[in-house]
Parts: sequence; C-alpha cells; structure tokens
Amino acid sequence: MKILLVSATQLEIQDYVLSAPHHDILITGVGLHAATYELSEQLHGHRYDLVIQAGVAGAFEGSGLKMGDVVAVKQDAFGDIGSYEANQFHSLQQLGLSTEKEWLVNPHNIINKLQMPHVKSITINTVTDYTPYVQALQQKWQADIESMEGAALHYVCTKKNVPFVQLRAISNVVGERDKTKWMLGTAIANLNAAVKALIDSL
Ligand SMILES: O=C(O)c1cccc(C(=O)CC[C@H]2O[C@@H](n3cnc4c(=O)[nH]cnc43)[C@H](O)[C@@H]2O)c1
Repeated sequence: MKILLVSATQLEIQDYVLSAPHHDILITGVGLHAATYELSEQLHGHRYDLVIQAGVAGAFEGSGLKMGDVVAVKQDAFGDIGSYEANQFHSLQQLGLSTEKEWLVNPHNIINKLQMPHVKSITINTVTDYTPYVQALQQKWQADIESMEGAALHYVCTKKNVPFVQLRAISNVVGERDKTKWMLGTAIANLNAAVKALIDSL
C-alpha cells in the first residue's frame, strides 16, 4: 500500500519517521495556505492509496477530551472563513458566497476501523484567547477540536479522490495561550504511537 504521511511540522511526526522511514513524508508548514499548496502539489505528481495527516490540536472546552487523547477527524470545516459581526460567525455558505458543503466529511471506511473517538474539527487561521470569538465559533460549529491544516486535507483529497484520514492528539485547550499549560510532549508521543498502530494494521 502506498502511503503519504503528512504533518505541519517535523517535530509532530519525527519519532515515527525515525523508526520507520520507508513511507513518503510531506512536511507542509503550519497553516491552511501551506497545507493546501503542498498537498495539491504532492498529489499532482503521485498516486497514493492513503494519505494520513497527523498533528496536534486544541480541544474545545466541553468536548470531553483530555490532554494527550488521540482522535480521528470524521468531519472538518474552514472554521473562520466568513464574517464575524455582532458576536456571531457566519460561514461563506451562510453569506451566499459558496455553494460547497460547510462540512467536509471523510467518507472512507478506514476511519471506522480506528478505536478512538471520531470527532468534529474546524480549521482556523488565527489562534486567539479572545473568548467572545472562540464562543462564536463554538456556537456556529459545535466542534470538538481545532487545528490549522485539517480542512486542507479533507478538501484537497476529496477533490483529488484520494482516501485520507486525519489523526490529531490533544496538546491544549482552545484559547489557552500559556504554553506551559500545553502538553505537547505527551500529545506527540501518543500521536506517533497511533500513527504506528494504524500503519502496522494496514
Ligand atoms: O506560539 C504561538 O503563538 C502559536 C500560534 C499558533 C500555533 C502555535 C502552535 O504551536 C500550534 C502549531 C500546530 O498545532 C496545531 N494546533 C495545536 N493547538 C492548536 C489550537 O489550539 N488551535 C489551532 N491549532 C492548534 C495546529 O494545527 C498547528 O499546526 C503556536
């Protein structure tokens, strides 16, 4: 099986890569713009049976998720592309500016084989501790987690008709900007173990 392993940063997947260097690896850089471009370029030149995106993420309060939990993203959305006014967020679809679906749902069976929570994620461009904005996004999407690249995976792979799966490990609570309260090390260790378990099972 030809697998592409994708991550925003080397740090997030290097433990797995060092132990099993035989898959194609794509480090996109942080953010939607970089992930969309790099993934599109890579899929233009190669055919993969599965694209795995692995990274850390923030969990929304009330999601029930704990630091270090590893989750599979069932659906993702471009969470902050639209308008924010009177403390309410509106997507491009609500504004009548896009006819595409709001949620980019992963239709591939592989996600059903993963023994971990299946979650809703949004992909955002600005990390913030401004509570009214975080609450407006929560009210709109009722997501469990957020990242800065996930929707690029769902969007590009769906357009290119390539099977994909997005694994995220929880490193922080959304809105927490004090990095001493993040659990990056635990999240990355658990993420790499989950990537290994998934690939070994294929
Ligand atoms: O130090 C900063 O100011 C800073 C600003 C934005 C992001 C970071 C990161 O270290 C995150 C990089 C990476 O991790 C994902 N991530 C992790 N937690 C969150 C979150 O709460 N909201 C959105 N994305 C998150 C993200 O996918 C990035 O690739 C540091």
